[in-house]
Parts: sequence; C-alpha cells; structure tokens
Amino acid sequence: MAAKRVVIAIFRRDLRVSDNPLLHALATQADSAKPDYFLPLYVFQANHFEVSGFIKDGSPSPYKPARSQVGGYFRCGKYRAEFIAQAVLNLKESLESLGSGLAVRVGMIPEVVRNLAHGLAENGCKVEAVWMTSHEGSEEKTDEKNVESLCNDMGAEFKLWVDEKYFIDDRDTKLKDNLDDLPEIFTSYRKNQEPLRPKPRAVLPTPMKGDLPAFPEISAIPAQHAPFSIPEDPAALVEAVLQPIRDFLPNMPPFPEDSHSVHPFKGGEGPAHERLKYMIQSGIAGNYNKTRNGLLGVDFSTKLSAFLAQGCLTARQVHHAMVGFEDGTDVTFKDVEGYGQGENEGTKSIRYELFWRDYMRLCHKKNKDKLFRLQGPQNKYADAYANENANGNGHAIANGHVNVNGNANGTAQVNGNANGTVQVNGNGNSANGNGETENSKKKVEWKSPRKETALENQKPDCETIASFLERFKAGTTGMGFIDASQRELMRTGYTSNRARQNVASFLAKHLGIDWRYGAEWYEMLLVDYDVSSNWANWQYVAGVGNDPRGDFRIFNPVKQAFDYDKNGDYVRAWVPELRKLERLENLFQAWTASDEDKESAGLTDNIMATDPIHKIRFTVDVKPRSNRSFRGNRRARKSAGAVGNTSPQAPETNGHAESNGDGKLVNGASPRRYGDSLIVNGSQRAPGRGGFFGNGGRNDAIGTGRGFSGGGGYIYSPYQVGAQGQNGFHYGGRGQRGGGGRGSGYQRGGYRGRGDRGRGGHNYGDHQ
Ligand SMILES: Cc1cc2nc3c(=O)[nH]c(=O)nc-3n(C[C@H](O)[C@H](O)[C@H](O)COP(=O)(O)OP(=O)(O)OC[C@H]3O[C@@H](n4cnc5c(N)ncnc54)[C@H](O)[C@@H]3O)c2cc1C
Repeated sequence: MAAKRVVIAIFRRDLRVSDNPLLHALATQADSAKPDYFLPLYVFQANHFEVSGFIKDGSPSPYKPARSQVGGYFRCGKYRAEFIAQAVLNLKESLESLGSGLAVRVGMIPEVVRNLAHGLAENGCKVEAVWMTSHEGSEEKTDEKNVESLCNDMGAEFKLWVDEKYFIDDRDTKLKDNLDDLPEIFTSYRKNQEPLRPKPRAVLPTPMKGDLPAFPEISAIPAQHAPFSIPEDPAALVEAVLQPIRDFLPNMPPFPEDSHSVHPFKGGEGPAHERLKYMIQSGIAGNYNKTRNGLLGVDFSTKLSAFLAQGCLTARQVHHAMVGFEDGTDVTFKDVEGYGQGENEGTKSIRYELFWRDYMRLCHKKNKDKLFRLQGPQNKYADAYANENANGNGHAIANGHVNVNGNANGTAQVNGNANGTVQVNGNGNSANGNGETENSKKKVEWKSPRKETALENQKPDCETIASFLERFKAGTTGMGFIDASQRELMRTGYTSNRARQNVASFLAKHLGIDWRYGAEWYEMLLVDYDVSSNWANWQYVAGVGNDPRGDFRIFNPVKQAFDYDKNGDYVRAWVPELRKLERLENLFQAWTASDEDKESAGLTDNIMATDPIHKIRFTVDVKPRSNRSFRGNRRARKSAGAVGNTSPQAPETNGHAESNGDGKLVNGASPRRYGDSLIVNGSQRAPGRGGFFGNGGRNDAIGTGRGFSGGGGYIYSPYQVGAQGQNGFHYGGRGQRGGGGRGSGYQRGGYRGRGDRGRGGHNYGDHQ
C-alpha cells in the first residue's frame, strides 16, 4: 500500500487560523492536490524557552539554558511564556474546531521534524512537504535553512511562505528586495508610501470546517522525544512552561497595593479579536491620538502589540476592522462616534504606528545581525571618527563618556551630543577654524559592568556600573519615572511606549551604559517582545539605529514625568515607597525632597532618596509655552547654572537666539538655518538633522566672539509633542558652554536656552 502523504506546517509566530496564507492555500487546493494528512506543529524551542518543566522524571535537560548573550538573562520570562502557551492552546482549539489538530513538542525545530518524519514513516506515512512562514531574525533564518536541508535529505518539498502579518505587504511597498532603497528616516519612508490607507491587502478568509486535510491518526504520530513529555491537560501544559521560570526574578518586590496591570490579556487569536472589537466599540481607536501617551489604564493605547508579535492577529486585520467602522460597513460599530465618517485622527495614528512596526522589521531585514551590534548598523561612530580626522571641524559626535575637546574659533564648532558626563571643551583659538582635537579621535565608548568588555580606565568602574545596572533593572535608580516603568515591567510584562522611550534613553544616554543590557532585559520581560521592534527601537533611542539623527534624542525623564504623569499617579502606583511624597519634583527625584519630607515619607535610608544614580536639575516654572522666543528667567539660569560646577558665572542665555517656530534659529545678527541642521558653522550651513541645538558660533550671545554656545549641550527633553502640533523642543539645559576663545574652560550647567520651542527643533515628531 502506498504511504499516506503528510504535509507538516510549523507554526512559529503565526498563532492563528484566520488571515493565514498557509492554511488558506491548503484549504483552497483542489482535492486531488491535497495531501492525505495535514500535521500542524508548534515547538517550544529550547533556545528560547526554559523547557525543563516538560521533564517529569528528573533527568537533566539535554539543552543549554536559554539565556541572553550579553546579560545572561532568561530569553523568555514568565509573562510572554504564559501568553504564548495560552496562544498555542487557543490555536489548538481553533484547529480542532476546523476538524484538524496541533502537535505540540519541545526541542529544536529540525530535530523535532526529523523525529516526526521517522515515526510517521514507521506508521505508513511519508512526509511529502514541510511548510513554514519566513520570519526575520538570524535564529529564525537558521531554523528555516536547517529544515530546508532536512527536507532535501528526506526527499520532501520545503516551502517557505511569505510573512503576511504586516500592515503593508512587502510586495506592495515597491522596495521589493532592494532594501538599499529603504530611507534611513521613517518619515521619509512613510511619505514615500502614503497614502497608507488604500495599501493593505485584503484579509484572507478563514478555512471552514472540513476544508483542511485530515489530522493524522494520533497513534501514527510519534511521541515527544525523551526526556520530555507533553501534558494533555491545558493547565498542566501552561504549568510546564512556567515552572522553571516561576521565580525568574529573585527578590521581586511585592505587587504594589491598589495597582493593576494595564495588560491583563490572555494570549490567543480569540482574545486578540475580542480586544480589537472592543478597541473600536469603546472609542479607543477613534481617540487613540489623544490618549496613546497615557501611562495607567488598559485603554490608553490599543494593547495589541503582544497579539501582533505572536501572530494571533495581523496588522491588516486591525486595518480592515477600522475600515468597517470608518466606512460604516460593519454594523457592530454603528453606535460608535465617527461611524461611517471615514478615517479620523485616531485611526490614522494607529495606521502610522502599524507602519512603524513594518519599518522596524524592514530595518531588521536590511541590517540583519547589525541590529544587535553595539555601534549600530551604520557603525556611525567610526564614521564620525573618520570625518573628524578629515576636517577636524565638528563632526564629532560625542556621546556618553567621550570628551571632545574641540577647538572652536568662531568658524569651527564641535557639535556633540553630550550627556551628563561629557565635556565639550573649547580649546582656544585656531587660526583656520579647523579645530584640531585632542581626544576627538576616540570612538564612542559604552560603559560596561564587565571587565572583559570595559575600556581601560572606564569611569565609573565596572563595579559601579554593575550596581547601576542592578538598580536600573530593579527600579531603584531614584529617577521616579524610570523606576515606575521598570517595576511595572517587572510586575506585569508591559510598560507603555512613552515609558520605554524614557527607560531606553536613560540607560543609553544618561548613564551611557551598553544599551544591549536594556534590550535583553526587555526581551526577557516584555509580553509583546518582538525581535525587530525591540532591538530596532533600542538602537534608535540609543542613537545608533538606522536613523542617523538618533544622537539627538535624549529624553529628560523628569520633564517627561511632568508632562505625562501630571499628578504623579503613575510613579505612585508602581513605586509605593514614594507615595507619601507630595511634591511632584520630589516624587520624580526623591533626593530633591527636604530632609524633613524625606523623614516623614520614611525615606531617610532609602537609596532612591539618599543615593540616586543620576541627578537632573530641573525647574518647573520655566517650561516654554509658546513658540515665541523667551528668555530663561533668573531662577532658571540660577538653577541651571547650579548644575555641575555651580559656576557663579552661569552663562547667559543664548542672547539673541530665538526660534521663530519655523525651524530657524536666529543667532545674533546672523540668521541660521536651524531646524534641519547638524552644524551651523559660521557662514556655513550643513544640512543634517533636527534635534540639535546650540551653536552660537561666533555670534553667541555673550559675545565671546568665538567658540560656541551650547554646541555639545545636553539636550533637554527633545521630546515629541506631535499631538500638540510641534515637532519637539529642547531646552538648552545643562549643556556645556564652549569656552571657545576664552581659553580652556567649559562651564557646565550651561544655560537654559531661550526660545527653543518651535517646529524646527528636535525632530521627533513623527515617532510614536
Ligand atoms: C525601547 C523600546 C522597545 C520596544 N520593544 C517592543 C517590542 O519588543 N515589541 C513591540 O511590539 N513593540 C515594542 N516597542 C514599541 C512600542 O513601545 C510598543 O509596540 C507599544 O508600546 C505596545 O503597546 P500598544 O499595543 O498599546 O501600542 P499602540 O500605541 O496602541 O500602537 C499600536 C501598534 O503599533 C505598533 N507600534 C507602536 N509603536 C511602535 C514602535 N515604536 N515600534 C514598532 N511598533 C510600534 C505596535 O504593534 C502596537 O501594538 C518598543 C519601543 C521602545 C521604545
């Protein structure tokens, strides 16, 4: 008798039956072409999950623990593990309701497929083909290659399906395989592709019961290979996944009283569609642009990310559900405000975000493993180095802990993105304006907690950085907003996009620590972890990503807290030790509380209050409100001047600088094109990037005549206020004031720049 023909389909991040190209193809095949059996398969991969919970007899696991490369953290913590286990069970139920089933296994994909093929062969079945959907990621690609070569050995067909989970399918972007055409800046890409709304492909129909070929006889399917076994009972399966990681974080603080997760969702296609429907019915979608930056509350953003990450839902399903509401074609939404009135600002913004997601994946596809590289895909600090060698005049990007000793004399400037520990020192005169620099040939250094990877003479030393990192992870840095987010993440597996941006910026820019520790920490903890979205976002915020303007994005977590946690509810929710602090500035940085307030709040021995790992001087009442030029008030200057060196001659503001709201900085008498410029160099203009401020050049306000003002300055709060109509603003903040021709000194604590609000400032408006 001829062997029965079997097609195996490996599910990875496609945990759904609807809008599934692979199932659709199989269901619509001519009967004559259909295989005898169809075997859907999900593997809990030993390189991603801790799989020892599937061993019942106490044998050792044959696999290495699944740990991250830099920090050695679990690759998949309990929130995502549970979510995935639920989604797998949900998929199994859905397939069963279609008359099929799902084999669940543990191990590495190629070996599981080999074992299945051997066992099936012993039971009169021949694996005719193995299908899987292509995913980004080198591990995923390795699996694909290994399964393909296994198929070659077995004489089976291998079919790799295009991943269709994206908002706009690759086949419709016109980039095709030529990712060299992918713009480095998201906005440019989006503009290239607009209008977005007509672009997504149609959703594919869900197979009907009986459309799929039969599931093989259970007796014909070989059992899980030893020493593992797969529990039949769903609850036991979830327990097997969770058991080794149940206490994955020792010393986890108790769940704060009266706080709640904003991500209470179970994994699976069913819950994904419930959420999608609710999102439109409740008006979340229509108001998304107004509420998306909320920090506390389930409904402040869509909370679809985890479903999208595991493929429980596709982006085009989200799009089509919104189209049903916008066009008035889905009566489920007939009572919702805006029904039948076309795309509104809320639904449009959701499309933008889904397109961001696509973009992150395309960056990954283009840059491949460079996504995990410390210096980023462009290795741009090496470029800066080369550049600076070439002309010595100001392409230096000083980040983190590099001193750029620029020699600025009126026509030369050093533009640096300097954070707290950076100094940009003017070195006096230079005849030709090409500042020869002393240290500027250094590449950027990231601080490491490990001696093997730290640079010699790293400051602070490795032990200190290790302790900073521990406190960063535990949420005890003393920076209220950061600590709240880290604890929320640790306790729930979710934290908002606004908080993520601040956390990433804090680690990379304020602390200058190797950002990959943060990315891996997120990989472990995020319920919605997605390799492309996580790593590309981290690179982006760390300033080494695809977008070359990344250096200029520094979030001031105190300013951000004032803007987005207006009453301090978020910090109080997740950092209960601080709840008794009444003043917001104390809540956001406990060290600023008076001794008396510390005492009455019970914080006299709390390191968040007594020994914060980073301090930001921030005064509340100088927040610029209009896009007119303004002069930082005395208090502001005094306060800013007090940062760092408490220089009595806290520099004046940027004198005549003003922003006209149009991206122009008028600096002294000479107007300077600013909005998009990286370097404004005397009379030169160098187009570059938004988000940089300073560069008084020879016309700086206090008339040094030389040097630069704030060029390398610490950019305070380059934050997006797109919703309010600006592309961002920055304060001159605690920058450096280049000594320029005044000799060597620099004056930290700088000035509070004036008039810096306006459309031309920091260009982050398009992001998130
Ligand atoms: C450092 C950092 C790490 C991140 N890691 C991840 C990650 O591992 N997985 C992940 O899905 N998102 C990640 N994001 C993006 C974003 O924070 C989350 O997608 C969002 O917070 C999820 O909540 P939501 O579904 O309510 O989003 P919404 O605001 O409702 O957005 C709708 C959808 O758009 C997509 N989206 C929104 N913003 C982004 C973005 N910046 N990049 C990519 N997609 C976006 C998501 O799929 C999201 O579900 C990260 C962002 C940062 C700054």
